[in-house]
Amino acid sequence: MSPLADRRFLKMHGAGNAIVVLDLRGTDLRVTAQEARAISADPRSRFDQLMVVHDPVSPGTDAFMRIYNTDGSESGACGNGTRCVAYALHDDPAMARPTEGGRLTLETKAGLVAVARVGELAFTVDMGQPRLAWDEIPLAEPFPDTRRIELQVGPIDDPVLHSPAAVSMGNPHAIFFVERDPDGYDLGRIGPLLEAHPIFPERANISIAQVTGRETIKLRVWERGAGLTLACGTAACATVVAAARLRMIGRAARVALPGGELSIEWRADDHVLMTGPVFLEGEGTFAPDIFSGAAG
Ligand SMILES: N[C@H](CCC[C@H](N)C(=O)O)C(=O)O
Repeated sequence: MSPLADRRFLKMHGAGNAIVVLDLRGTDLRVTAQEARAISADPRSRFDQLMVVHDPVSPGTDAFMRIYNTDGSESGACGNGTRCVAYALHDDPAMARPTEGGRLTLETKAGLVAVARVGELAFTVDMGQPRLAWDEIPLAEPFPDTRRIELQVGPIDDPVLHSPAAVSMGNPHAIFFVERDPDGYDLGRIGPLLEAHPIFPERANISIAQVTGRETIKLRVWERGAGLTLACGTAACATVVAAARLRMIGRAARVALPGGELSIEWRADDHVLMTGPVFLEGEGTFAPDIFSGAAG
């Protein structure tokens, strides 16, 4: 029997990105990939990402977060999920703890993120600095300029998509910039082909972006380990950084995703700030039988 049976969880979303928050502080439990898959397979706790809150590790931090995708794989970053965890640590009766001036410092395997509340249901996350070198994304080959890498979809003489930008926000992203509406591309077919392309040794999140104005971008995302989602915070951050590097915009933009809008700023100190909404759908406890096929 899984030790997660009967444990409480929060069902939330950030701009439509489906998030489950689980508090394992005060325990030495660690969610396995199989348990994560079992949780997402149950309609009551289905998620794009599972955000597991553990006791803090580094001094000066409030908690350590492990981030699981639908397929059970772990990620070093999740922008929308981080806002949901911040909401829980501020407002959930069972999870809330006093914070230093309302700010939270959260740690993941990719580093530290800082969260400030900017509204009852809105938070700004300092997602840290983008990683731009080929071996930080990572890519399998040494591309000196990751603003455009050699990758294309479709016939060599008439590709459907080509020359994406590559950026890591603590997780790998490839962003194809297009002139037409991103909805005109079959990302549900293209995404899985590229997610597992050998150029991405850790797979990648695949985005199609249309710069619609000096400060506006339309974005569609196929997420690594989760598929098509209504929003992806780190993809929005990666896309603004990539567009700024290509001089397509300044250093800030409002990013329109199917589930909502995220405001991104790549600050002069190289930190990327993401502001967006959170929504609490409800709570529940994991039914013991959902783990029957997953090793505890
Ligand atoms: N699928 C991503 C993690 C979640 C990112 C996204 N949901 C966000 O809000 O940043 C990955 O494996 O890198």
